[in-house]
Amino acid sequence: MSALFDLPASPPSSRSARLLDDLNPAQRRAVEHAGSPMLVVAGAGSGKTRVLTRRIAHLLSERGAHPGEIMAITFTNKAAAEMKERVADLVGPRARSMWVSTFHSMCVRVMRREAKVLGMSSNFSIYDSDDTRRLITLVARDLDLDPKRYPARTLAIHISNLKNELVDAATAKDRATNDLERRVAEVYESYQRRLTESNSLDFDDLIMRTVELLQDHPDVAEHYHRRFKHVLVDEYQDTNHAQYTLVRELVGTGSDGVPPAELCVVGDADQSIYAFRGATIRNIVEFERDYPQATTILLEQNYRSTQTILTAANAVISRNPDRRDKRLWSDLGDGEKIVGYVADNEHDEAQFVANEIDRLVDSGEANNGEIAVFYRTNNQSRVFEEIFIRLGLPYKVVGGVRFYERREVRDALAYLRALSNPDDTVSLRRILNVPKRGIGDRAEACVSTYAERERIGFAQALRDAVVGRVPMLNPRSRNAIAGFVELMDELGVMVERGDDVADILEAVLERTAYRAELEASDDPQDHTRVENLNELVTVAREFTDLGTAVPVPDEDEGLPAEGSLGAFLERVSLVADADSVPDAESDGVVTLMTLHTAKGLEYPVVFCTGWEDGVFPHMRALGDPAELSEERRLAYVGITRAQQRLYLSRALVRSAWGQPSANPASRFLDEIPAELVDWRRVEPRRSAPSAPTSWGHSSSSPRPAPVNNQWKDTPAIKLDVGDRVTHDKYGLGRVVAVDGSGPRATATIDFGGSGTVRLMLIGGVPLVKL
Ligand SMILES: Nc1ncnc2c1ncn2[C@@H]1O[C@H](COP(=O)(O)OP(=O)(O)OP(=O)(O)O)[C@@H](O)[C@H]1O
Ligand SMILES: [Mg+2]
Repeated sequence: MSALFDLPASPPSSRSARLLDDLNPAQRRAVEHAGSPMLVVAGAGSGKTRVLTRRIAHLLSERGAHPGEIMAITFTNKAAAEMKERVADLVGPRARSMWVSTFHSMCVRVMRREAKVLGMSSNFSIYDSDDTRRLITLVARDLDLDPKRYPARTLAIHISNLKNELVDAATAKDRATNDLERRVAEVYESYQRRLTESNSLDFDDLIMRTVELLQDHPDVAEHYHRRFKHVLVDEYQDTNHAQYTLVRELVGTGSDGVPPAELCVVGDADQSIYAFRGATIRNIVEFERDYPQATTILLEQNYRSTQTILTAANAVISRNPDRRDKRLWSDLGDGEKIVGYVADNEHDEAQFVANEIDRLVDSGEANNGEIAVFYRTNNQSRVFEEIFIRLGLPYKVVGGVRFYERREVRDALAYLRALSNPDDTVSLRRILNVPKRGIGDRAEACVSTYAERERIGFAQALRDAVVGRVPMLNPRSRNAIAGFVELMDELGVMVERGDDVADILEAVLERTAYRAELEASDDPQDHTRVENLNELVTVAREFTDLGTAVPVPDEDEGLPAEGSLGAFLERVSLVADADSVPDAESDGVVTLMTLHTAKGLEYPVVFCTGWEDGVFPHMRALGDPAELSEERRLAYVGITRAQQRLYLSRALVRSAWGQPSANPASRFLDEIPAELVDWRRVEPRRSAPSAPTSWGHSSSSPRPAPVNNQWKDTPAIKLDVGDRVTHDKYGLGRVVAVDGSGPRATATIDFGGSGTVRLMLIGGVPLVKL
């Protein structure tokens, strides 16, 4: 097609030279290697991801591979999109038809095509952890399990672990040796049956069922073996057993007459941080045993970080037992020393970070988009947000309470899901009486009992209810159900017609009066809900516009059409925190995220905060060597994100569960050689806690008083509707109403997740106007 594919393979074309030029010899070998399975194992920032991208480009441009023959797996959807773009930059737009995705997206794709083989229909719903918990709650209730003894959450975790190990319900039952395991197996079995009846898959099923598909249907497996000649996996250290097996099944053994695909996996055992999701280092450590012909390539040069940063990272990770030592070096020079800071409390720590960002930006040493702030758990972001907002510092928090987890957004999506997949019981039951339409719990129970007894779906049972087949249902409920069925049928027409998702969504909000009800409410939180729903409509509108602009490649036959309702639901089901990481250039904001989310990324300036024993390493890990090793790997990931400047900070006192607690320094700090760190402020000596300090610059610029004390002497605060405030207990909020005056003045404030609270505006209220 393009001239590119006509280029002679030898002597090396200029394009080939370009693809290989800026690689070191080991990287080049990994890019050019052909045939046997290959493992590229190397420390952080050594170019593993770059090798993977280059290898794909090289396959396309030098080895005559067709984009359709390539499957690459990345850890996030965002990384997948970037990799595709990067390859397209290198070899042209044809690259866009490759399969580059996360394990989950890839499996959805396979399952949609092959649903019929498994007796499912291709419009299946994807259940996230919340849907899963709802369904498990229903199942456990049916089985008369005591929810205190067997909380749905616990059952869900156990079932998920079994699925990650590819253990099905029958096997779980056989293997069960104690009461809990027997109960779990019992719930698992019914849960699985209910999922099938609902034409739904949970997240773990996506992987497990794809493995089953390939193992039980050799013809299907052969199709994929013929199709994919190259399988590439990034972040291989974080694969779990199910994903590992999936890779093996995709690659094939050649027993069906199709040569196995060329496999290339890249990873770093020191960065394995998802053991709680079943990820196992074993997959990378024993690669050579799993694939006896394997070639292993080590990369030792780090291109990301200064030697100082790298030495610190190596010093920390070297404390982990049972690891293969690596020699990772950088020729970027020593660079700046690491900056350390001991804060009085978390507010002081955040203030230090903000001041330092200000200084870096003012002096032109960095811009906001080049700076990231990491912490161990999502709840630590709040203090940073408060101070950043007050200072007008542009930032974005990745993760936390997600848009798609909000109640109203989930309700609206449940309508769409029930319309797209009428068998989806969880969605259908969620919206049955939302907004209230007179179908109470009792009526719902009658319908569900009837459905169970007749072994029919909930949707069909609702129809039967309308014609009087469901016993014990009073006429009022029957009428209400008839109204609901009629409404869904009307909306269903739009879906059949292929109307735009945004129009269907608008119709849902309109005809159910969902939005009108919220608009009429005097609860200010309901107004925020309206805004969220409008935002969802915008998302849907953009999705449609984008979808219709992209032609559907013929290889994607059988998939939900781009821009369709099915495609939209798929997209929102698979979004993950890490997909919303801002882009340095286009967004230009400081990025706040957990250490887990930071994996694979890099920033010129990194603040690692909250390095306290009990915070990081996490409390849970303190007495558990395996967990402690995992936390240390997390520290290694955090440090190695930094390119030029690294800050490490901790607070002497931090509020946890509303109580201030004094935390000792993180043990990881002690593991970093002292000469690498310039401590701007250290722990004050007990004898003179309030004397001016002599450490670094903090003594010359008086530190701000902690937020806690700022309100002490304030007179009544004057607030107006729309003002943004921060409250010691409730966090950030927006004023939605102000009543009374003088000492009687009150404000009603929407604190988002903390709810809406009415507060007296007298002196002493721990409230600060931003
Ligand atoms: N040969 C090279 N020459 C110049 N820069 C390189 C080279 N190899 C990699 N880099 C750069 O080094 C940085 C780190 O590379 P990359 O992200 O691929 O490393 P990685 O091994 O995947 O890291 P991680 O373990 O954190 O995922 C990137 O900015 C990349 O562009
Ligand atoms: Mg990488």
